[in-house]
Amino acid sequence: MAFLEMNHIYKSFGTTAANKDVHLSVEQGEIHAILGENGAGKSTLMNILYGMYAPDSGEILLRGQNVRFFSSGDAIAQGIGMVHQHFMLIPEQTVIENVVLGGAENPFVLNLKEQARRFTELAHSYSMDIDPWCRVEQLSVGQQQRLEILKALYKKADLLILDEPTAVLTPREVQELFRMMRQLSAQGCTILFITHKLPEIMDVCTRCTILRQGETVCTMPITPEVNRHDLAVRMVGREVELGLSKESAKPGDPVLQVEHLSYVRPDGVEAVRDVSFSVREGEIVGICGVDGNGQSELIRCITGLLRPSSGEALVEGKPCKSAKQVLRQGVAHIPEDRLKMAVVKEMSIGDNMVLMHYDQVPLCRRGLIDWKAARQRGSRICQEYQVRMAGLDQAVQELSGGNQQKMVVGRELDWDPRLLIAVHPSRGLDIGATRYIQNSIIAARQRGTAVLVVSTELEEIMELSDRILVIFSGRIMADLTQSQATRETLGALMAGIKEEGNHAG
Ligand SMILES: Nc1ncnc2c1ncn2[C@@H]1O[C@H](COP(=O)(O)OP(=O)(O)OP(=O)(O)O)[C@@H](O)[C@H]1O
Repeated sequence: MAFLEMNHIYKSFGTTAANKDVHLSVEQGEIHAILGENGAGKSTLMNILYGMYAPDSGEILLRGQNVRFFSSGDAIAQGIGMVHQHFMLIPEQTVIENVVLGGAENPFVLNLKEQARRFTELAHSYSMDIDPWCRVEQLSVGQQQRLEILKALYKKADLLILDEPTAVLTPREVQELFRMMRQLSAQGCTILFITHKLPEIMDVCTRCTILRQGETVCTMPITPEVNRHDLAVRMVGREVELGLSKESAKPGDPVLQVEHLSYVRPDGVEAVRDVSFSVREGEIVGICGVDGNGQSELIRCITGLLRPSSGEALVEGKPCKSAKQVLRQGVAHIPEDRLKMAVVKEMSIGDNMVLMHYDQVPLCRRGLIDWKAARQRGSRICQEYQVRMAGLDQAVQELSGGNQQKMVVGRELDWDPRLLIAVHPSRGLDIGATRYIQNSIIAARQRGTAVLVVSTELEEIMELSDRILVIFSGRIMADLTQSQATRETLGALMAGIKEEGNHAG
């Protein structure tokens, strides 16, 4: 008897069939991957299992019992926990307040001290040291993620759904998460793991189920013989091009110049320290570093969202004073948080496609938006970037995460910008879309765009960049050519270890 079975699951949203006769069978203690392209229906299936959506039809058998969930509370009561792509924690509250939220045994007599003691004991059993009284916003992204898992375990979950848990983690944090997952699995906890990163599946999963366009393709064991290409073909249903075509760079004049830029946060911490570098036309410069080492503040200073404490950033000789002025100078920005910074999620895809350039020719004539032209452009970009949607009038929040990202990347690249600032450009994208977007960035560079890429993915930085800057504790630790950058060198520099021969920028 399987630990979990989902049979004949159907779920539609209007005319979009997100799940069509899906089957899933999982054994106890397994780490089981759910694979599929962007929009294949993975999150929908998991949201059904977690009681957030009711299926149109189909059955769920858990520990051999037929179960029906009307809310996530019902699923939690049956031992199911879910860690979403976007954390569900309240940053201003303490760790323990977040842990007990909505799950207090007796809401009238809440003994937080006792709960904090029990929570600390649980955390220690997974070799985690989290202060239950510290505010969640003070935790690193990796710690917040493991807190989400601990929160589910505290509520006695023995089936965990992890929806793209590694998308925002550094390589080291990924290894810590995997260690925790293996320990949980050895203790009999069953884990459903959604990821687009195929090497991770090889590393930590025992079996996988592949979905394609809402349907189950197969369930198969992950053995050393299985390769990335095999999995990709099964996901997409045809041959996929996994290569990058990149000619050598022919850099021209500098487009972006950052000169002795420092930024001190309101809490007094110097987040960016005397940073200087330039990006020339026709060149891709990559910034790699562990999240939280000043990249966010640096990019905000360049895009005019923050004012540097000293020094400056110049685009074609002009200081980056405001976001609007930077935009007018032909700077495109794929920001780190697409939902907060790139789109208005309640608005339609068509409306989001005109954001940033709604007041410029050819979208705007005599002060009015030419909606016909705007819609034609929106449709063309969505088609080119294969955004899976019901139509331009669909709200952005109804798109799958990867399709939201494709839409933003397409919108920003379509203007042939002078400077493209791309932060985690392939975050949440499937393997085919990742390659498509990386090739589009390279094509923009061939047309003369200066590109600044920020990523925590070493592979992406190493493949895309002509030059690589490593940032640590707000400083540029090294400025390397593509051929100088090895995983080991970058890894050491990202941890603040400087070897002989690395040149500070
Ligand atoms: N609330 C919703 N309203 C309308 N359509 C939706 C909704 N949620 C999902 N969909 C649609 O259902 C399809 C499957 O989406 P889902 O989020 O399950 O895909 P996914 O495999 O998780 O994708 P990704 O890898 O990009 O996260 C998509 O076409 C999406 O637009």
